[in-house]
Amino acid sequence: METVIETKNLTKFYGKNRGIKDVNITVRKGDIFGFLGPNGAGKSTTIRTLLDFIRPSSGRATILGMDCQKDSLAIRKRTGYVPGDANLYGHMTGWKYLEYIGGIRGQYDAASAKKYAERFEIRLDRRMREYSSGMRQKVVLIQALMNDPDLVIMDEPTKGLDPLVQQIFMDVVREEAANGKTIFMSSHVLSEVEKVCNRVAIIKEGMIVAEEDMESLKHKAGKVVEVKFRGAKPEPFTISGIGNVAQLNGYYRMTAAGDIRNILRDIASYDVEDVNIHSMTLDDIFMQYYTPGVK
Ligand SMILES: Nc1ncnc2c1ncn2[C@@H]1O[C@H](COP(=O)(O)OP(=O)(O)OP(=O)(O)O)[C@@H](O)[C@H]1O
Repeated sequence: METVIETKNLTKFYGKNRGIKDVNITVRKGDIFGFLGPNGAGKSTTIRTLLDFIRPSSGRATILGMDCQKDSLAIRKRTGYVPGDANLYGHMTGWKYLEYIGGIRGQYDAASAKKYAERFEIRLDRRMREYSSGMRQKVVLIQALMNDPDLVIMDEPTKGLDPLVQQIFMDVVREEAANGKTIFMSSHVLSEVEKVCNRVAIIKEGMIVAEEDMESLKHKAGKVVEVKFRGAKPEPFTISGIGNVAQLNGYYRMTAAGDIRNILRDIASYDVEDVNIHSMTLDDIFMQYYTPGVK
């Protein structure tokens, strides 16, 4: 499968401050790649380095086979970008702005802009200073998607969007990927990443702690088990692959890994009143990576 983004030990220090350290990720054509991490983890730094807005301290990156520094202009022609902190020109109407941005890129496709404006249900004839923040974010999404880019890089794309528009956004993203486009999006909204992305990387304190297909990440992560005992919690209490035990509303909540039959057998050997078992959501996995002392 064709590689669209590849980073090799990409590192950025802001003076002495860590931005990102030895980031290695590979995004393939057609991926909807979720780049997850909490505030300050290094998501924007990675994205800004990829697009050559800032220079890495060491390491390198390629997009569509081109060098992110040497070939940044050629890359930007084929890449749509949703910045985390877009600065729109408030005196322009939405249409004028899209035309302006298209012109800078040397190709304004009015029909394409119109198609996405209809899709996101926004009228663009008013000046943008009168737009709500959600409307502004729609304009930012439209400018990134229009003109048929091969790759769309988005920094927190759903910021400010209401749930209905988020749903439209996710539908659009799926359609784009089905048409062969590659999507790279940063987020800390796990539920959206879980619904739409086929592959994820998790960044923690500037370093990648996981990069995997969504399915295999969930599979490997095991189950969440919630157990309510008839009496006090038996001591010792242990089940197959147990981790992260916490108490919540009378239930003991834990993670369990390994063969499900072993997990069930172990649970059944205790005097339990109730049991819930479900696969870890991305939320659970994320918390596991981020809980101090775990992993
Ligand atoms: N211009 C800068 N000067 C100094 N340090 C910076 C600068 N920009 C970012 N950093 C630092 O780099 C680290 C990564 O920041 P970055 O903005 O990439 O994180 P992020 O994952 O995008 O966070 P958020 O979700 O809050 O946007 C943080 O510790 C931040 O303080």
